[in-house]
Amino acid sequence: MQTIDDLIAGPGVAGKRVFVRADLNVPMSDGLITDDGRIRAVLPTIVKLVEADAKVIVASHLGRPKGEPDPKFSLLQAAERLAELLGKPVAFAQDTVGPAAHDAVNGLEPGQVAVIENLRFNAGETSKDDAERGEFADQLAALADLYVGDGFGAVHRKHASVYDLPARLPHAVGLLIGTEVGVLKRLTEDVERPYVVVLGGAKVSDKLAVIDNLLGKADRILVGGGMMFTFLAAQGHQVGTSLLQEDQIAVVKEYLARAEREGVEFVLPVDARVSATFPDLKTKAPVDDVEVVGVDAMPAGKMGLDVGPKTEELFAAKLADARTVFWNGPMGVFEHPAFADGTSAVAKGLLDSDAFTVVGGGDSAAAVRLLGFDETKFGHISTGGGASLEYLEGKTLPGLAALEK
Ligand SMILES: Nc1ncnc2c1ncn2[C@@H]1O[C@H](COP(=O)(O)OP(=O)(O)OP(=O)(O)O)[C@@H](O)[C@H]1O
Ligand SMILES: O=C(O)[C@H](O)COP(=O)(O)O
Repeated sequence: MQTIDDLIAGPGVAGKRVFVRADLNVPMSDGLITDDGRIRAVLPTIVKLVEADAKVIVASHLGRPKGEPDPKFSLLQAAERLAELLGKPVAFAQDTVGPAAHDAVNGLEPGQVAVIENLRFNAGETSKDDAERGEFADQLAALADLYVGDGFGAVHRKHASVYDLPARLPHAVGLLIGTEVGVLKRLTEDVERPYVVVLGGAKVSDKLAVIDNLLGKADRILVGGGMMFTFLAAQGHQVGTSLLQEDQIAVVKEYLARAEREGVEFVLPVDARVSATFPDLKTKAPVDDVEVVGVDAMPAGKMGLDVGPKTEELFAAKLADARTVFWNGPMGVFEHPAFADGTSAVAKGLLDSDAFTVVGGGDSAAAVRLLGFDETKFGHISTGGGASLEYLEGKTLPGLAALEK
């Protein structure tokens, strides 16, 4: 892959419009950024381009808007945070490829930075139709002379700005993707065993799919978070009103059977913290009906929002002898203190082991920091959850393939 240094030495970036596809999909609460890790992660690339006198256009998605503008998912806050971190003004365009974006880009002097509005405010960004995506990529290409791919968290998405745009402009890989791939590669090559994978989080259908491949690679798979309920349902348990991917129960049963045949250990929670309602993450108001129940006694009207204390002990024991751990997805709704213990227990388990530890995912990385853990104590904190999982599966990721061409 061509690097930024190659771009600087080759076509040169000074005075050129360089489109940086970042992943600024930061966790937000009440309109405020709760963790800016993903913005900090892409800073080295932006600073390098600024210092080389490029006109830098930063683009990203935020959340999952429905292909049209939705103020809830504006990148304005992220642009403001980027300006603070850079210590210099950042222009913000209120559209993505319209007149505001063109004005913002035309107004850039060498060494200046603009952020354009959420790429997913345009249906073409995520379209499954090649022509529709291509049309949007053409509009994006009109804004820039060169392309730098550095949104590691989104490289597994075949989206216009990730996959189609680099085919239209001279392109290079950014510093963040370079680092991420370097570390993750280590987990696909000479991995030290036992190799334990911990999975949780809320993007259940996305992440269930990766288990198929992980079964051939990991020695032990620990499952918590929103994902655990599909497993518990597959074992015949009632899961009340918990997050459940009903259409995947049969698939999960097959995973469990295959794991047994192939000697891969699945470790499922034995207890859970439940409540009748989802907690208020804005006010963090205390939840007065939290109960710890065995997984065979989940009450019908309650939802599981964290693993329970016995599971915390079990998971800690299963992490203790690991030599390599990859963890994606919080064990519970860690954003509320009543449901953060499971996630803290796994973070502590990783730190107490002698394993090489990789934590992947926007929310998982944020959880580690927000719960007060020192991120420098982990082997690597990846900005990509789904992206790192798919990389570890050995899949060709559209965003990396496009940069290789
Ligand atoms: N039992 C649960 N029920 C509902 N939501 C849950 C549960 N456990 C965890 N979550 C939620 O999962 C979310 C994070 O999941 P997600 O799959 O997005 O992980 P991630 O680390 O961000 O990975 P990615 O980078 O792929 O998005 C958190 O906001 C957390 O509140
Ligand atoms: O949070 C993530 O994993 C990335 O930003 C990708 O977001 P997506 O899952 O909405 O495509």
